[in-house]
Amino acid sequence: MFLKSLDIHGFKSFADKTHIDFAEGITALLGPNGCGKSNVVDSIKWVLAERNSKNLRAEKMEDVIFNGTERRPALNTAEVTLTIANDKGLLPLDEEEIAITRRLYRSGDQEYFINKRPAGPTEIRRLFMDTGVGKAAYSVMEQGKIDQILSSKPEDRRYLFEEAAGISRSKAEVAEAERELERTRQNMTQIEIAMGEIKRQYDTLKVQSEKTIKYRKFKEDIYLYELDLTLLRLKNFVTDKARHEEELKKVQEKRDKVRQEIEEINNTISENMDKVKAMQEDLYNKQAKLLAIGQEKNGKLELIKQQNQQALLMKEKLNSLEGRCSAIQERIDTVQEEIDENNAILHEKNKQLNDIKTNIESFQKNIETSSRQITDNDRKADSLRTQIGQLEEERAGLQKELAAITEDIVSMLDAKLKDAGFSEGALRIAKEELEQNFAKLKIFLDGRKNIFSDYAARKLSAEEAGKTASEAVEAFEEAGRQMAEVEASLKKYQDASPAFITEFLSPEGIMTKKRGIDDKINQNRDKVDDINNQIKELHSKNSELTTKINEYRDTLQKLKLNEIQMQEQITASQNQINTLNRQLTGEQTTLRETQDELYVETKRAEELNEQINQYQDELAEIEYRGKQLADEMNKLDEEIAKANKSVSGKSDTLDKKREEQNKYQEQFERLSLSLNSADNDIRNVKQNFQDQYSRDLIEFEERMYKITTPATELREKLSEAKKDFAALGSVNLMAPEEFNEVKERYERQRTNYEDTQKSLENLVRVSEEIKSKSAEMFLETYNQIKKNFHNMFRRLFNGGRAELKLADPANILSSGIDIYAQPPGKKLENIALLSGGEKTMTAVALLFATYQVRPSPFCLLDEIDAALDDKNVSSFVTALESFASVSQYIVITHNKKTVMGASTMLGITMEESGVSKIIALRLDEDIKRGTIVDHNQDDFKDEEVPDEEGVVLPPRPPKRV
Ligand SMILES: Nc1ncnc2c1ncn2[C@@H]1O[C@H](COP(=O)(O)OP(=O)(O)OP(=O)(O)O)[C@@H](O)[C@H]1O
Repeated sequence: MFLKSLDIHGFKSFADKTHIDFAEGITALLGPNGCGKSNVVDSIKWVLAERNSKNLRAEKMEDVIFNGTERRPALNTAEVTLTIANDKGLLPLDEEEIAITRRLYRSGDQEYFINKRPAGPTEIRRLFMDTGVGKAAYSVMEQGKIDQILSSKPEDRRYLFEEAAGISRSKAEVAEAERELERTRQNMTQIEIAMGEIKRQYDTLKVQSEKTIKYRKFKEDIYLYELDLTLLRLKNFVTDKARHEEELKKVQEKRDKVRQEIEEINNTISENMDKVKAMQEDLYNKQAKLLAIGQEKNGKLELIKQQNQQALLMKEKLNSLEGRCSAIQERIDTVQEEIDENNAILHEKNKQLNDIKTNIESFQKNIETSSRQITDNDRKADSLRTQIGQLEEERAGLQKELAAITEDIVSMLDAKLKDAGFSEGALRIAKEELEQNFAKLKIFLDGRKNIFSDYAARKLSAEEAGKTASEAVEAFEEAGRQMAEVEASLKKYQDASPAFITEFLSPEGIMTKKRGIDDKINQNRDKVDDINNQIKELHSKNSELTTKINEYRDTLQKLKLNEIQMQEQITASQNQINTLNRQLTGEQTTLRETQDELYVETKRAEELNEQINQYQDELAEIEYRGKQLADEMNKLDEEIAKANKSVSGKSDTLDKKREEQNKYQEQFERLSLSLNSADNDIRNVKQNFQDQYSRDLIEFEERMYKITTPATELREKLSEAKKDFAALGSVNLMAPEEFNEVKERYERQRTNYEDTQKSLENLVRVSEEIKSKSAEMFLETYNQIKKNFHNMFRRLFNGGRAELKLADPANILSSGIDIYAQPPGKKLENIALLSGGEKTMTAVALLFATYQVRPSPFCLLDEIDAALDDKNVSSFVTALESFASVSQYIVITHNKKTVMGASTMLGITMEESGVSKIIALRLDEDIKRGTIVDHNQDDFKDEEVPDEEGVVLPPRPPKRV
């Protein structure tokens, strides 16, 4: 037993709470018309999540709620609970008993429960899929719907076989997979578009990035070469300084030693030399000052030299910046020109597009005008044809009249000829005789004329003249006689000719009338010919117009094509302009930046020049002071010389020592200057580097001692790098970073694309696997049902044969299923030609053939036996009984034999009008058995039915690795 019980409250005519217990085997649901039997079936369908109200015989879903009677008000809720035994685990739920509830409120809200747990309709439908109970399955066969199995389209019958094959769920899965596939395909298309866009950015930025990386590399190289060159210079200065310090120390020692010696000599020479000494000291002081001034001057000079070098570099830089500015400006001008050119082209194309549109309009108007002309011409031709019709009618009248007149003429002629005794032979003889007499007279007259002409030409004697005269008299007498003969034969001829011809030909005669009609007919024909010519002319005009229209259409099509192409060209031009504008903006930004840089550098150059001027002023002032001091020293020298002269006993040694001291002093000063200069150089090199790179050269002290490349080589490399750097032109400084970002995005999208592709392939594969499996399952089930159907048909009809055939065996998963049936003693017929009862029995055979393969756990059969005669009802009940042990049957019937086949009866009444009530009855087995018609079918033997031929199964996808 599958269905245990049903609780209905407020559903259709079940206003009161109603509980129905179902029994095993066959239950007959009985009751008078309209008592609510089918409502029980509806309630079961409804609780199993039927969503189409029409399938419940209701306009809208709320109509299933009890809507009241004369005595009872309507209810606001309908609720049905179906309790199912699941001890065999038919339903995929780990519960022995499953109660499914559906509740609907008038507001339209509804609820579902599975064992009191809220659930959704889809969950409920899925629960029953492939059990024979699911949507569109064969567990509910309703009143008058049984033979719809046969009358529905071959494709619509598949549901029976699919449900029996247990592939309804797979079908839903394939449909879902295909929807998912479509979604995935759309998703892939979107990713492809996005990837295309990113790839474009990727390519552009890749090129820019490579350029910028080169830019950075060159910049770094330049910096390192300049750093190394600076370090080499610094290293030289530092070495020089150390050397100078060493030498200075030695010279100082030597000088101090000599000075000591001089002092000693001086002390010994004279103390009077104090004055000289004082002067000498003064001179030394001055010399020291002069030395300091010299050093100061050298320092300044070196500074000026450095600054000048820097100014030179600065100038180079300014020149290069100016060069870059004008190069960018040139590019801007070129781009601007291109934009202007493109704008002009765009303008021109827009103009052309407008021209094309105008042409299209004018051609469309031409087509309309020509079409209108064709319609007018057709209308004219129609009216002319009507005229022809009228003329033809008229002519037919005339021809009738003519035929009547011709008839009259013939009969009249006949009568007159008879009256006149006309004989064609007599007329011919009379005519010949008349002609002969005329000829004879003519010959006679010609002969006499010749004779008398001869007489007239001769001179006749009187005798001859008398003879001639009497001959003449004879001749006239003879001529008179012959004339009389002619007259007689003329009369004869006239008598033989019919006199009524004249009457026929007279203006009021019948022939004149006939001619009149002939003329009218001819005129009528001429008119028709004329009109036909007019029609022909209209036709030829129309075909000319049609040719023209076709030409116009061709031109129009070409114009439309041109329009599209032009539109595309305009879009391309617009895009080109946009690209150029973007390029222009980029270049303008670079120009602005370069100009800013130029401005800053110019400012720095000006400051440098100011500084150089200031240093030069300071140098002039130092030189002035030096000169004054030198003058003072000359004076002192002179005074000392004077004093020395006055000092006696000045020894040569002292002079020599002094010379020696002077030599060392000079060396000392020179070295001091060099040392000073080296210091300055070191300071300047460091300061310049600090100014240029904002970094301290001290940081690179270690590097300084590791440089092995000679300066000349470094300079060459530096100039190469600068050249390469300048050749790069403008760069997008952020390109590498932007490129990395886009690259990352591109990679992400690619991974996304690959993942989507994998899931697409997976879906295709899943769908193919399901299809292949489903096809195999379907074919197996179909072949079984095919065999069962034939034998069940024979069983029910006591012979005959029935056949199932796949309409399209090459497409087994969509093929329709044709049904052929041949009741015994009849021809194999299309099922449409079967009688109502035969149809029902054939459908029942198919239904039971299906149950044999996959019995539905329960079946509701609502009056499917209505069209069957007694004998067929017996066969039906026998078949039903043979399935009663496998499935549970609830049969609504008015047929006693069917009722007697049931083991349980449920009565439905309407004690209170409009409200259904259940009464349970149980039949006595013996009474029941006694009424059943004999089941004498034991000797029945199944026949073999070959499997369907020519079936093509979808290939199985290769096994997954
Ligand atoms: N929402 C509703 N509220 C109250 N009564 C309803 C509602 N819907 C249908 N009915 C009633 O149910 C009855 C029809 O019931 P049903 O079709 O089940 O009868 P039946 O026993 O199958 O009859 P038959 O033997 O003629 O096929 C009708 O009287 C109809 O008025």
